[in-house]
Amino acid sequence: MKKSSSILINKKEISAIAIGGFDGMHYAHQKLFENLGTNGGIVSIESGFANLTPKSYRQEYSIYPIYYYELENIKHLSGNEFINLLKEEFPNLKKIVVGFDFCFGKNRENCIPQLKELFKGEVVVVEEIKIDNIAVHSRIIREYLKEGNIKFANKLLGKNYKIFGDQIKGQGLGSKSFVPTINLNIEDFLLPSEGVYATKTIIAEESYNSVTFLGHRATTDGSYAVETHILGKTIKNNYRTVQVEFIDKIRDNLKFDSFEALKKQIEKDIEIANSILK
Ligand SMILES: Cc1cc2nc3c(=O)[nH]c(=O)nc-3n(C[C@H](O)[C@H](O)[C@H](O)COP(=O)(O)O)c2cc1C
Ligand SMILES: Nc1ncnc2c1ncn2[C@@H]1O[C@H](COP(=O)(O)OP(=O)(O)OP(=O)(O)O)[C@@H](O)[C@H]1O
Repeated sequence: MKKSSSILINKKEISAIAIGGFDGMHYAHQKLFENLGTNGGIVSIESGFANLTPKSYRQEYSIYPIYYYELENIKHLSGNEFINLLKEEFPNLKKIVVGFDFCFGKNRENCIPQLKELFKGEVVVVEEIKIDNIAVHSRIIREYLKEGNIKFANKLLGKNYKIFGDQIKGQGLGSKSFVPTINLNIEDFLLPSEGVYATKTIIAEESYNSVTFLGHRATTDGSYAVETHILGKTIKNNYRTVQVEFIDKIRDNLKFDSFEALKKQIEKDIEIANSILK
């Protein structure tokens, strides 16, 4: 199900790199990349906590090739050793692009002044980028997603938040008692707060308007589920990868006293999703 993770470009051709974690590939990250020019590359340092754009999905969000380094393997290096490693890896390196808060080397002891001192080429430092007075950072975006504020999370991302999952078998109740849904197994991605969302569901490169429930199915079996209902269409999907793009939250997860009451609410959710997505 995973996308290919790198564009094959010889590191010798790279003359400019942006360095960071780059979980999210958000608006501020994209602003960094704008400084890379024609032979740019992205050095992504993996700490193992990425859950907005896990490593194998990241390349989709940039035209520049991404080169991955495990933090575990480089965190013992001194500042000088880290810069030497970059020079070895990218022998034609002329420019490094980082954000205002970039630090590197053992215990993050080196920051912008040391970078400028140790690297003899051009150093571009991007000032802190904010939107509506909120600093754009992966950790901030995670908080907005966790509270279900999709609209603002998307604004900070500069795109719609998107997760990937494989279709799994559901309870078999949907088509009979409610509406048909595609049940998904989501790994690696942060899931927004429990509730119902207006979404776009992408199957085999085709995007469909949809309404997605995520949470504990308090009304039926109580288990956690991610389920998407395609609006106004019947889709034959045979356990393939499905992508869900979040557009807005409709409501929180609720426990209903009867299946009929839940069904009525789902009909309302569909109406609201249709009006959001029209
Ligand atoms: C738009 C939508 C809203 C839903 N809202 C709730 C809800 O508020 N509470 C709940 O317990 N289940 C909710 N569900 C989940 C249903 O309980 C679930 O679709 C049903 O159990 C069928 O599951 P199945 O596809 O595994 O057969 C919702 C489902 C959809 C599609
Ligand atoms: N808002 C921002 N403005 C300018 N530069 C930024 C901003 N956010 C990140 N950067 C820069 O982008 C690169 C990648 O940083 P990083 O992966 O730490 O992003 P982040 O969104 O700040 O993540 P986290 O929230 O986990 O700290 C670094 O060089 C960092 O300094």
